[in-house]
Amino acid sequence: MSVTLSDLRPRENAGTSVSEIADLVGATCERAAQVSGVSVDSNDIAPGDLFIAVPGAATHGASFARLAVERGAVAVLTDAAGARQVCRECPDVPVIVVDDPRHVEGEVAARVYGDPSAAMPVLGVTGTNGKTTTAYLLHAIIQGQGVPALLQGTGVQKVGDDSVYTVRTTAEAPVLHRLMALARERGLAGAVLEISAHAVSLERINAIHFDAVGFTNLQHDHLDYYGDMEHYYRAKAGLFAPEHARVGVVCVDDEWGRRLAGEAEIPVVTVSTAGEDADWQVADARVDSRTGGTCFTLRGEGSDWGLSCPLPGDVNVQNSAVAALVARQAGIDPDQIARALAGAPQVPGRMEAIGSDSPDDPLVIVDYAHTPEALDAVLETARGLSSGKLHVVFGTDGDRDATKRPDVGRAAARGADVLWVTDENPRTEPAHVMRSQLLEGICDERPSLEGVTVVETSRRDAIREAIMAAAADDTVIITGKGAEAYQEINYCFHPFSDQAVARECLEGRAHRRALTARLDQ
Ligand SMILES: CC(=O)N[C@H]1[C@@H](OP(=O)(O)OP(=O)(O)OC[C@H]2O[C@@H](n3ccc(=O)[nH]c3=O)[C@H](O)[C@@H]2O)O[C@H](CO)[C@@H](O)[C@@H]1O[C@H](C)C(=O)N[C@@H](C)C(=O)N[C@H](CCC(=O)O)C(=O)O
Ligand SMILES: Nc1ncnc2c1ncn2[C@@H]1O[C@H](COP(=O)(O)OP(=O)(O)OP(=O)(O)O)[C@@H](O)[C@H]1O
Repeated sequence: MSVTLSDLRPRENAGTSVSEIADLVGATCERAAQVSGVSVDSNDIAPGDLFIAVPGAATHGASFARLAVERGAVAVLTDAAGARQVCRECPDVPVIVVDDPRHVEGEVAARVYGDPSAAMPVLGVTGTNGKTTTAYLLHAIIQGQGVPALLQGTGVQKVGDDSVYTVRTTAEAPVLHRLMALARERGLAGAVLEISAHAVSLERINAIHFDAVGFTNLQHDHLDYYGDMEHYYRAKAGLFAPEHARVGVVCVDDEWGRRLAGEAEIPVVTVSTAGEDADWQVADARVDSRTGGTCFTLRGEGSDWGLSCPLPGDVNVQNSAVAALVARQAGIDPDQIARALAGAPQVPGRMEAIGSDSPDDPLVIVDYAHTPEALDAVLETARGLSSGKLHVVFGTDGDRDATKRPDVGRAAARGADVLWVTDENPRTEPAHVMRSQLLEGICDERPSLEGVTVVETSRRDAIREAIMAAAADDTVIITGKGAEAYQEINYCFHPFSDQAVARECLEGRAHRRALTARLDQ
């Protein structure tokens, strides 16, 4: 039976009373009720929950209070405007009124679920790129003694054997506290959370006690939301504060990491993979000929720590180094860390090779690079993987930072020989406009547009054309969607998987070979 996010809640939760919650947030409430869960989404309410009605960018959550009550919500927490609507539509329901409901979400959820993050090791990671990969590595490490752990990140909420697909990188605070309560009930080893800048700005991580948090890098993204790099930086830096975390690890390879190391409000250790002044230096990084992954030494505290990780490329040296040090800062045994990193699993949709047994097929890789810097790095790694041409199939997301698009085009034109320009998640934007913004950057690097094909029909067609056209010694890298299970067009989520389409296309090549062989007989 498939599990949904709403199913992932503790079975037994004594919860707390409405009056206790009102006290906690400095409000009063005349009516009585016992609350056993919390949600900000009417679609996610279970009987006994408190519904927190938040004034959002699109709508006020209070518009959904009646639906929430029909699903079993026993009380509502909202602001004054929301309360007027709730009292009109649900006159019998206890209502707690505060100035800023989003601000108290975390604190209330922590109280209702019995402060689960205090009861287990909790590790977090932030940065523009590398969060998901580093979170998977930390998850492997924290599970190193054989006990499963909670992993929450882009595309996944994994609680032991249960796992559900999610769209957001970091869920709302009530979901995070609830998942940790479930993890505690199931006796899991701890939790690893991926933390987006939005999660800090929108207070999704409030009242979570992180034992250690890591920072990978800050690169061009999300400027639609933050306006400039300074505000984006400050959002990320907000995680390195005593109300969130005990200690931190900061990679100082870029200027933002170096600044964070000086400005963090918690004790941090620094690491560099690029020879910057740091507490820990990555030395002797090289390809592990046994696995195709990487080996390196972390040099610090007067000793050398030999590590390896099956994931290829320089970016994964950065991710592995941050993961190893976050775990070490949290008190995990260095030998356990080294063992777990060496056996870390493939991260879905991140430099994931799509297997083919035939020497006549190109190497096909699915990756999630969707920023200029990530594309630069990933194409450089892919370049070394085969002797032929490097093809890249890529697009850019709609309704997200448009300023990065020409740079994405430039990075693709710089790093690859053959470019197949297509769509990612157009959302509500016209796809042809986004393709022309990519082309603007491509033209800067390659005015002749040699080797550039714009595929207007569909992403599936672009992947098929690239894989069918590639020679056996070529590499085809499909970037931008990674392990996403859908393509979002005009508010509709169409099932779509780059990995599945790539497999189908490799089968298509096998059929073509079989047919040609038969015709040649
Ligand atoms: C800017 C932002 O993050 N907005 C998020 C925020 O929206 P909002 O507060 O404006 O909410 P709204 O849509 O106006 O709705 C108001 C309230 O009504 C509730 N509601 C709404 C509909 C309904 O049927 N029932 C219901 O109860 C909503 O849960 C919400 O509490 O709260 C919503 C509910 O949780 C989120 O879906 C929404 O994410 C939007 C869709 C989004 O695109 N977020 C992106 C930018 C984001 O968060 N990205 C980061 C970074 C990703 C990365 O690193 O690449 C992430 O962590 O995913
Ligand atoms: N440390 C890194 N530095 C730069 N690029 C990276 C790094 N790690 C991974 N990448 C590239 O970025 C892509 C996304 O990686 P990952 O999913 O780990 O990052 P993320 O921070 O979770 O991204 P998002 O916030 O968009 O979910 C990868 O597919 C790879 O191409």
